[in-house]
Amino acid sequence: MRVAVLGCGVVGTEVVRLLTTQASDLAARVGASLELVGIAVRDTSIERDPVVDRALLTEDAEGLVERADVVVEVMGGIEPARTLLLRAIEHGAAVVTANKALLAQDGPTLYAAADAAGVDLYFEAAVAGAIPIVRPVRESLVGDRVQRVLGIVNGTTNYVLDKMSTEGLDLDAAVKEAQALGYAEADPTADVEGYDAAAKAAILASLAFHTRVSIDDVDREGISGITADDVVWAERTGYAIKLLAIAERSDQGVQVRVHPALVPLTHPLAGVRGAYNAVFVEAEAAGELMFYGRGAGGAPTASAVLGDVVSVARHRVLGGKGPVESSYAALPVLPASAARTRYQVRIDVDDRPGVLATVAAVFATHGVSIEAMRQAPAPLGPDGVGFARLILTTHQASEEALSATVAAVADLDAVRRVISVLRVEGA
Ligand SMILES: NC(=O)C1=CN([C@@H]2O[C@H](COP(=O)(O)OP(=O)(O)OC[C@H]3O[C@@H](n4cnc5c(N)ncnc54)[C@H](O)[C@@H]3O)[C@@H](O)[C@H]2O)C=CC1
Ligand SMILES: N[C@@H](CC=O)C(=O)O
Ligand code: NA
Repeated sequence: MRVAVLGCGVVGTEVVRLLTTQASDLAARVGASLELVGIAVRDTSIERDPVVDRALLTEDAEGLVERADVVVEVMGGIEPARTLLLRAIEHGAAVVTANKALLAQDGPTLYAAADAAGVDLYFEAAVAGAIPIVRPVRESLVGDRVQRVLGIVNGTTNYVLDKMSTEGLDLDAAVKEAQALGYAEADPTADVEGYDAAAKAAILASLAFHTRVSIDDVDREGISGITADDVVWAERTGYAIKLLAIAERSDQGVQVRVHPALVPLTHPLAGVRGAYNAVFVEAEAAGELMFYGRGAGGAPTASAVLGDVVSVARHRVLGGKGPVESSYAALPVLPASAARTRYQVRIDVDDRPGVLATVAAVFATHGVSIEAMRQAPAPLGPDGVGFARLILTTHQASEEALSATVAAVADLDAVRRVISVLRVEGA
């Protein structure tokens, strides 16, 4: 079985390592040997890990995909990855990719091409790294009705938030560490601004609900607005800040969103540290399932890639192929603004009688019910006058009602500033 690897960076190098060092075990599991016939790179002359046989390096990716039975794409980006995968499929190769950006933007083109050519298209590594989640959702739960998928699906941002919390690092310093550890995307903006999580959420929602959700359908907010102060105050009030991906199905359609949220410290998601990911899936018959493990990094991601390589290679040996895209449900995508969540609003107000009642009245006027209110002592303001910090947690409210409330609160004379507004999930 001829295997070609496109890209030899963080993940590609580890894929090559497993293909090389586990060759005999892999052959026994597949029922045929996996021969690495080439590794496409941009520059064959640069220094690489010794596990990479220089004789296999080529800058001719197009030529390489035409002489492989299994093409592994770990170069990332939209082009030339898309064209190369389509070319591989046209030539009858099975493809394995870790490229969530491409799948979330143009997955249906690839699925259709693979279906027409009768070849496998596998992508376990594209969502939550090493964690088996694509296959459980696509295959194990295909007999059930999935209602909700919720979790942490980006290792970089989870690592960054964890470092902000445990070591007081600022966001930029923590992102640099995540890059050095091989967790971040080539452009870490994709992680920090939630695009990577949105791509994964789109893929999971499509699989879970048998419909098509693209990255453009996902309501997305990243963590660039989260400050060290937010992290400290979250903990003081019993929460951790996590970047969550949430996909929900209702009678009206599907709704998919990615945003930072406060998660109670007692919730299992709050204990997900470093670059680990965790995904909860709620299905009608199965109930709640939790998937947990390393969501980023070269070796963990290579594990998922190799799992797919063995599967598609086995299909070639035994005949047949794996599942194709299932989008028959064709559900409408609803705006995430329709979601009702709890919120925590942190504001600084003048510390004088009646202010609390005035603020509470604004919430009441907008139909937003306050669940809990806490007042924390705050230092003197710049004008030397004392002020108080109010932390208000609401019952479930619509985004529209909450935004109107916050705008009206900010307009009150007694309100110095609205410091932060964060959703509360998992409580
Ligand atoms: N690093 C991680 O933890 C994870 C990465 N992924 C995905 O795996 C893929 C690869 O990620 P990394 O290895 O981290 O990135 P990387 O940037 O370390 O490696 C990509 C490699 O592909 C090469 N490349 C890019 N365009 C090329 C072209 N046209 N021809 C030949 N080589 C080309 C680059 O020079 C680079 O060496 C991406 O799609 C990423 O989203 C998925 C899960 C986890
Ligand atoms: N950049 C991604 C890598 C895995 O998908 C992340 O940090 O999760
Ligand atoms: Na995975």
